[in-house]
Amino acid sequence: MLLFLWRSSWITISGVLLTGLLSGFSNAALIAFINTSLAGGLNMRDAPWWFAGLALTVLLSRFASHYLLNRFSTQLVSDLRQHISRLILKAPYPDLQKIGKSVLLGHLTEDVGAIANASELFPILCINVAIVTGCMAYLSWLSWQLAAVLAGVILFGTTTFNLCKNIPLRSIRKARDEYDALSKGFSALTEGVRELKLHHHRSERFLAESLAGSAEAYRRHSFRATVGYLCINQWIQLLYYLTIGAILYVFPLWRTLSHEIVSGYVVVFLFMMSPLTLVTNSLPVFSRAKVSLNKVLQLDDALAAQNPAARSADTLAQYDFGTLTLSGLTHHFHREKENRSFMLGPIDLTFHPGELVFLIGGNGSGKTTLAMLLIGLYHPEQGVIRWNGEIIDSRNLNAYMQNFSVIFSDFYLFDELYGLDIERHRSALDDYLHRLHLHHKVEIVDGRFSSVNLSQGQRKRLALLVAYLEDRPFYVFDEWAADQDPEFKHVFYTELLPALKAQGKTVLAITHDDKYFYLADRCIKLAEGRITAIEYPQAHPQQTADRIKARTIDAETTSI
Ligand SMILES: Nc1ncnc2c1ncn2[C@@H]1O[C@H](COP(=O)(O)OP(=O)(O)OP(=O)(O)O)[C@@H](O)[C@H]1O
Repeated sequence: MLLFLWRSSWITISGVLLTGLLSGFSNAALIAFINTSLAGGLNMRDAPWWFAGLALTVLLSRFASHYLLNRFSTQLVSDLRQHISRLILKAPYPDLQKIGKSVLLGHLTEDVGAIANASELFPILCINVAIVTGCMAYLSWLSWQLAAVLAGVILFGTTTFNLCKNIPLRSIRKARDEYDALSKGFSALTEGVRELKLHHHRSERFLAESLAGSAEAYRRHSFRATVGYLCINQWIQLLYYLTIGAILYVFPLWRTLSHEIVSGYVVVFLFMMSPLTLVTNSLPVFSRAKVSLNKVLQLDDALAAQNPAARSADTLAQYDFGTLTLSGLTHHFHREKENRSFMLGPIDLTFHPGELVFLIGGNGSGKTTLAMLLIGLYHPEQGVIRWNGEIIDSRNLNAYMQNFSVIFSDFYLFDELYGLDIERHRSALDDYLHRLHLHHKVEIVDGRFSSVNLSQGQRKRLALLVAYLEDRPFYVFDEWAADQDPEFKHVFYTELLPALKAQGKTVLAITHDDKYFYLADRCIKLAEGRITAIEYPQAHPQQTADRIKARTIDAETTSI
């Protein structure tokens, strides 16, 4: 942890250490000075000036140290949050799916929080370590024999601490692992709150078996860790008292000590009590931060190692869209629990500008998986994608993905129109709001929608508006019309999609609306991951619609 802080900004840390040490030593010097004054060993004419000078040095150096370290720690936490967010954005989507939303949120909240706590404590730790070191130096100067005893005690204390510290650290690690399960439970709770509210028995079982289980395990491990550190703390305090007792009552039996030395030791020891307690109390915070930091570094390694696209220059020849070819694409999912696999492909398809293509097929036939492969979010296991003849691989994947405007079936609608020049699009925006029948519901104010608290169908229309503004050559809609009323569904298929086509856009629409299949240039039918039929409805509109409908009904009857 300390190494990490050092590497993050060694210049600031050096400044902090210097001011911290100055603060600690001047503090120790002030105590030594007070002790000598009490013993009457000072010139009382100069003493007030020395006292004022030392006190001022303590205050100023402490302020400088706190100021520098707080600036550093807040910057560090902000950088870390941004770093993890960037890492998530750059990581391959399947890896993120594997890790899961709740675990990623755990990194952004629990881990960053633990590291933030430790870095906030770091200035206090520095100053107090410096105070303790300064006091030790003063004690050694008072009597080298006692200093030797003290060094022995410190060595013994450090050795026993090193032997014991792994016990609570193990509990902290277990608690952190348990936090991922707890976070998953929180996600289920917030996302499934409606379902839970409507089913008392289910919500009770969910709380008892899922949330309470992980919450209890988290509490148990955290408590064990706290008790472990409490014991270590008490052990250090015990050694401390034993040392004071030995100096007061045992050492004089062996060697006579002057009153000044004994009183100096006692005053300094009592003064050191609070800094030492602060240092030992900060141990659990630093251990938690260490565990969290390892988690973040593991995430870093896991995502960065498989992310060649993030490291490469990522460019694609800037020609107008000509062809998109999928050759022999395959992708498979393995369902461990069922010990079954789903295999998509091999898929061979070519798309051209201004084509309206419908992707049809039963549930689970692989339509979304094919769309995800096409837009580059999933990576094919075999086969190649060519954009204008150029093979897409990790070097140009990111640039390739910028050609698509997609509305997923479980889309997310940002309330801000990030990355779009609103003023340039102002008149188009008003026009689209009218065409999407949203002008009486939503306005665009300061680059954001005035409201996104709309019905699901209306939110999807807003997503369509954003897609229009993106003005990309290739549009993919995953069951966009599923939430629309019949009237607007009609508008979508008969007006909006043809309008995109007329602009030269290629549209791939995943749909179950067989009533509108006749409008497509091509209908690609998938079943169990394979293309089973390709129809060209525009050639014979009515016959094709009847044929596709009959086949769909056949397929549904067979599957029933
Ligand atoms: N992330 C995943 N992990 C494991 N299996 C998956 C995953 N996503 C999809 N599958 C499996 O892949 C198969 C195809 O899913 P896909 O979502 O592509 O079907 P679909 O045709 O779009 O279905 P629908 O019409 O219901 O949306 C399904 O059997 C599904 O169980």
